[in-house]
Amino acid sequence: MNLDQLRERIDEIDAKLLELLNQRMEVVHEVGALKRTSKTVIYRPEREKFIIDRLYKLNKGGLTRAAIEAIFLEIFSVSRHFELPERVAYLGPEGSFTHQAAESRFGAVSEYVALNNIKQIFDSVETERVRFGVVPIENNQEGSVAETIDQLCERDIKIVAEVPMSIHFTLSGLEDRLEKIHTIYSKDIAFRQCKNFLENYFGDRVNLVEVASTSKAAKLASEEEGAAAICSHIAAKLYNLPVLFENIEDSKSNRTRFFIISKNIVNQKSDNDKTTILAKIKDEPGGLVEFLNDFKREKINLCKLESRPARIKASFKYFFLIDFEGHYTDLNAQRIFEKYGERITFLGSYVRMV
Ligand SMILES: C=C(O[C@@H]1C=C(C(=O)O)C=C[C@H]1O)C(=O)O
Repeated sequence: MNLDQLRERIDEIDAKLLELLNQRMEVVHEVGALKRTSKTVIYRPEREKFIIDRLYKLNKGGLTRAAIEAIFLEIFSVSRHFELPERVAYLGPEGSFTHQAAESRFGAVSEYVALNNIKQIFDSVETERVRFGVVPIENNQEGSVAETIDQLCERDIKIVAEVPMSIHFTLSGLEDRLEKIHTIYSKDIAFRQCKNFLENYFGDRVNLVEVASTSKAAKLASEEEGAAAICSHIAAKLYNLPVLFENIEDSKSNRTRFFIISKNIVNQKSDNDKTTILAKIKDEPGGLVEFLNDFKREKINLCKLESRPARIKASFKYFFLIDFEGHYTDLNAQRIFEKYGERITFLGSYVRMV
């Protein structure tokens, strides 16, 4: 087949895909109507995961799991938008990694609100100005984000999903030759994470200029000759900045875990869940040991245990933020909830991604 014939073939397939996608949207529309009458939630991450797992098993062609996921996550977000337009707040500015995490779940069609700090995201979710919020919870190199944990302790908010994301940096700029670059903009932690690259390619012949965010860096580099930015892909795209080098970070295993939060949404059980709780454990000898032993007895695997100051008057008391395997409706989890009553605050059960 020549190029024209091949393109004709693609056009035919696209017409069929479009027809099928429209058919799918009609069914989604009916699901939306059912959900409205039964007053249930639109976003069902466990159903979305089930669909992707199923398609991956069915797949006989060359599409990888990541490709199937990318295509279908976009279809789901268009579907959800069709059922009910969603507003999503994320930790800005535009082009941040949290923006990238938000887009990976809510696609290109949702309405996004970039906010300046984590507290503002919790405020707008709690007051229902937005349906969902996206916040970082931990980085595998730098540890937990204390502000997110503190907000989870204080608010009436549920965790709907976790989103792990590899953090990659690019060197992006308008210059086509490295010798012409004399200034590199970025955020302090991004410079620290790309030290080897900078030493190998630039030595000490460039000015490294720290700015508030990597997307600000991309913006500045897009306005200046001889400048470049260390920034994410999404920030480079936002400012039409050509990517010169990809994956320039020193550690290839740099990952951040984000939470999608919402008010009062509780997911149904899937075949692979995780639950997050906040525990106020008795301040007495053996209090923590007894608590942990209960998990052992119930054969519940803990994934994370982190203490945070409870910030009650001048005392040194602590909350524990705990992630464990399983859904809150599991009988063994229920026995723990019953035993500890108000000492445990349930923050959410969601499909396990990490
Ligand atoms: C259509 C539904 O609603 C949403 C959209 C989905 C889809 O497009 O397949 C899947 C789960 C939900 O997030 C559903 O619950 O089945």
